[in-house]
Amino acid sequence: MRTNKVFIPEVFFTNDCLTGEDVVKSTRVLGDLDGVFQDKEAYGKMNKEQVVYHVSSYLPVLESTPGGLFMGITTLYSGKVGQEYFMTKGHFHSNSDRAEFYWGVEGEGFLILMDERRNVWAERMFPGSLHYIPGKVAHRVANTGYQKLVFSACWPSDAGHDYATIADTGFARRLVDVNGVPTLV
Ligand SMILES: O=P(O)(O)OC[C@H]1O[C@H](O)[C@H](O)[C@@H](O)[C@@H]1O
Ligand SMILES: [Fe+2]
Repeated sequence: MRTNKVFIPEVFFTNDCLTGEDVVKSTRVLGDLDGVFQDKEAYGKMNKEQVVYHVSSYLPVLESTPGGLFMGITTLYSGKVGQEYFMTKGHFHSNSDRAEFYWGVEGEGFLILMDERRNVWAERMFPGSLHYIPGKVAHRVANTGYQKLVFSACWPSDAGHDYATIADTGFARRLVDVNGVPTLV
């Protein structure tokens, strides 16, 4: 008998049964997100140790296994750098045609998407919201609420993460607070 994996966030993060080699936990602090936010002055004044998000990934097969799936759960804290909401780094997939599901678990925010022609759009995330991210579409999540935003994801184990394209050219639009309203600019 094997112990079940349970993806309720609190269980996923704390249960000792989930510390096996196939569960990888990572944390991104503000210092890991240098160059991500537009307001360099506001970013410069903030504590670089501040946690922006945690990711727990369940990797039941080896990376690059054709046909395999990975699953992750991300907790993205509430905050802003200047007027821009805390967000994930964002990425394309290295195997660019690989798709992914995201779904909202807790809190509120937006999934920001950008295709290869740099068209940007956003989908509102909330508990139970489901998002199909087609291949060749970059994706990042912003927390626009006052509580933590928790979302989960399922992606092919041979998708890989391409962060370099976003690091070089960014997203064509940003989600910022304009008079209290999340707005793509
Ligand atoms: O990788 P980031 O762009 O920082 O996003 C954070 C994470 O969000 C989700 O959990 C994805 O499934 C992960 O693959 C990703 O690593
Ligand atoms: Fe992805």
